[in-house]
Amino acid sequence: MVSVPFLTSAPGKVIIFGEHSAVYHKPAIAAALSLRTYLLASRDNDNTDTLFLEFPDIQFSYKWATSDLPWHLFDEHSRERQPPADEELNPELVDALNSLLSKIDSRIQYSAAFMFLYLLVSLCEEKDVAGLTFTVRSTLPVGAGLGSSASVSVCFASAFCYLGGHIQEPTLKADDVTVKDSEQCLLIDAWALMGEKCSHGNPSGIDNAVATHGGAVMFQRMESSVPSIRTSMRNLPPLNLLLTNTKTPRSTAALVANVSKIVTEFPKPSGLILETMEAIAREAYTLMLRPFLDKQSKDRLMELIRLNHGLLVSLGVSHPNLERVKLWSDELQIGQTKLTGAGGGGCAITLIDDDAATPEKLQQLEEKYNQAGFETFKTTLGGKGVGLLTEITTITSEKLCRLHNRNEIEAAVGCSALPQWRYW
Ligand SMILES: Nc1ncnc2c1ncn2[C@@H]1O[C@H](COP(=O)(O)OP(=O)(O)OP(=O)(O)O)[C@@H](O)[C@H]1O
Ligand SMILES: C[C@@](O)(CCO)CC(=O)[O-]
Ligand SMILES: [Mg+2]
Repeated sequence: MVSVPFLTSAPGKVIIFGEHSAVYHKPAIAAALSLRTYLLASRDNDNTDTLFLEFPDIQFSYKWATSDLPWHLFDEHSRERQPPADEELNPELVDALNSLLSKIDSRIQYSAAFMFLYLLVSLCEEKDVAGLTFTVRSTLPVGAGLGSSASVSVCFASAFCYLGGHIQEPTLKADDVTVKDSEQCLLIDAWALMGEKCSHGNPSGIDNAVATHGGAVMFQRMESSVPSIRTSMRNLPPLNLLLTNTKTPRSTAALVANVSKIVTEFPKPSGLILETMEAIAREAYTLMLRPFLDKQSKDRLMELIRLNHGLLVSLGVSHPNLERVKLWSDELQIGQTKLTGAGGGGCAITLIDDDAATPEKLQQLEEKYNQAGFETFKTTLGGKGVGLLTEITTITSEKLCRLHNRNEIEAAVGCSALPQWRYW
């Protein structure tokens, strides 16, 4: 029996090339961020027949009577360790959860609660979770294109695989570099994809793959029931990337659905756009395999960033605020900018041209962004994947909920604050 409290954690991601084309089985390149989501499983009271959710980042606090959950759909023999080979959601479970979610009218809260319940009932028995409180905090901006949904899904999938006895405690420390993916990581990733399906409908799997395995990858979704291809990119060349959050709300599910309409209604032009996106991602991969980029290679990578963004604009997934980020960085000629993630708002990345971007120009740009209400932040690429912290004495749900910002969360539970984190 797993003891509580414990924390799981998973990183967000930045897609450098290939968002949206990844849904259509084209290769994409993404890297884990040092911004992360944390899930605390704890027993905060003697009440053993209720499940408590505390998701303060989305202003959501909820509870259900544990006995109201559809445990009857799975007896101890039918609860599969692996998700279904066709990677489709279980329709009976989806129907059974609808009634438990019917009072939640916020799209953001609904998709988080749906993802939570779907993975919990799929992976745990009532005895594993009765009376527990699950608290989520993240240093990632919610819904901004940095894989926040996937990091939450990986936190849930790892916690419930652990609570359900499907995986053991991990052993890798933050500085361990392992080449082979553990079976446990593969199981977490597979279930996190199911969680992403609850939130976004038709995920390629790149977001949950990076949130689970960490590092940087070239990822390619294959046809249903054929495992995706995930090629680790171990020695990324140093890239000076500026991350800008336009703070413009949008929904990945809606944006992916809109692209699907264009692909259906304009098959030939959209097909050529997706093929061009594939060629861009493959050329970028070749360039990024080198540990260092000479000026010519860096200039080529910049051009690929510019081309990829232009194609995303043609698919209708940019936004005036993303175009402002690009326009202002173009005017100062400090590098090349593209949207990252599903677009429609959220974040953009700028690959800084170190030869042209003087400190004065960067200062001028950040002032323009700040005046527009955009947030810029520096982050390192290629962070650790999913982790577990069991040696918890002072962290409670109430304390976690009281933390106000990224720095406080990192100071309280981040791996630099608590080196006892272990990784699968
Ligand atoms: N800190 C959080 N607490 C609770 N739920 C969260 C949190 N962060 C994200 N979510 C869930 O994930 C959803 C955002 O997912 P969405 O895919 O739209 O954005 P994203 O993952 O940040 O962007 P992208 O998929 O383009 O990388 C939210 O609506 C919410 O349901
Ligand atoms: C837009 C998309 O390509 C990336 C979202 O971060 C969707 C997906 O691949 O799941
Ligand atoms: Mg998402």
